[in-house]
Amino acid sequence: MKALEVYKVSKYFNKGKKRKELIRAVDSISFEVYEKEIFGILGPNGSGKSTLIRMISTLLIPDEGTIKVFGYDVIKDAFKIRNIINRVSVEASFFKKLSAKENLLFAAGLYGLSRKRAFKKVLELSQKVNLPHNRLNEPLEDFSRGMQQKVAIARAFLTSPKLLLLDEPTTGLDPRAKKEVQELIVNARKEGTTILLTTHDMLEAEKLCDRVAIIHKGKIIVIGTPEELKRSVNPHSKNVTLEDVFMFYTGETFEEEFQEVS
Ligand SMILES: Nc1ncnc2c1ncn2[C@@H]1O[C@H](COP(=O)(O)OP(=O)(O)OP(=O)(O)O)[C@@H](O)[C@H]1O
Repeated sequence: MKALEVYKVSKYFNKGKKRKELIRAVDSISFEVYEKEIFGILGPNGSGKSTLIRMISTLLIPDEGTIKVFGYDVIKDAFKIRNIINRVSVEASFFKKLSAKENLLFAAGLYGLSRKRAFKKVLELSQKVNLPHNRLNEPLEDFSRGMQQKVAIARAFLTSPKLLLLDEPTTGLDPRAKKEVQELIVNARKEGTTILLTTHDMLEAEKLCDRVAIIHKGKIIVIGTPEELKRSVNPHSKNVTLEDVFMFYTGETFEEEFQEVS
């Protein structure tokens, strides 16, 4: 079954001093994600990854094209989609003065879980994401970024989402937290969740994703398994990296792109 169908989707923004300059943040993008796949959108800063995720999660309306999540249309069936997806992004909103436990219980309440079930689930999830039990009652503002990211991921699993949208889930994390978050992603898939993640980390894309779409200036340049993409650049070499793939298809280095807009 198709978890996600994105067909000729575009999103434009007005930019510049008088907002007269029109930029194509997402430019006629099409792709499909199958159930239980880990699908990566790999691209440098400003390539349109977050805009795409925000449209899929019904937070932004596409200017053109259609997006379906498990057959539901993002415009007509937005409420149904919100019940089966969850999005985790770096700007995850929390009550920073409240503890991780309080934040998770509050979210569980919003999702309609009973108090008893919420308590059970919060403890279960904190264990799953490796949040030390003795810190669950500390204010979230005292947590490191990695720990806050784990709380955000735990929160996403309060509802057993069918599709989990992860916008740069490991950006800015130290190597250990990064590895732990990556393990959570792999485990989530084992439990039946389909995952769409954005990243500008080539190694992460290669390690985690069944298939990857490389996005550049709002357009998808190429889609395939990491192996297929590397073979398409040079079928005879084992040393090709996704960085080489990016360079091959865009004529630019990922690093230059990255610096140019950051
Ligand atoms: N609300 C907005 N108003 C105007 N321009 C926007 C808006 N949101 C995004 N953009 C622009 O759209 C383009 C794509 O941005 P987007 O955040 O989707 O990229 P990204 O690939 O997620 O980048 P990053 O890795 O830095 O988060 C950028 O040029 C950005 O400046």
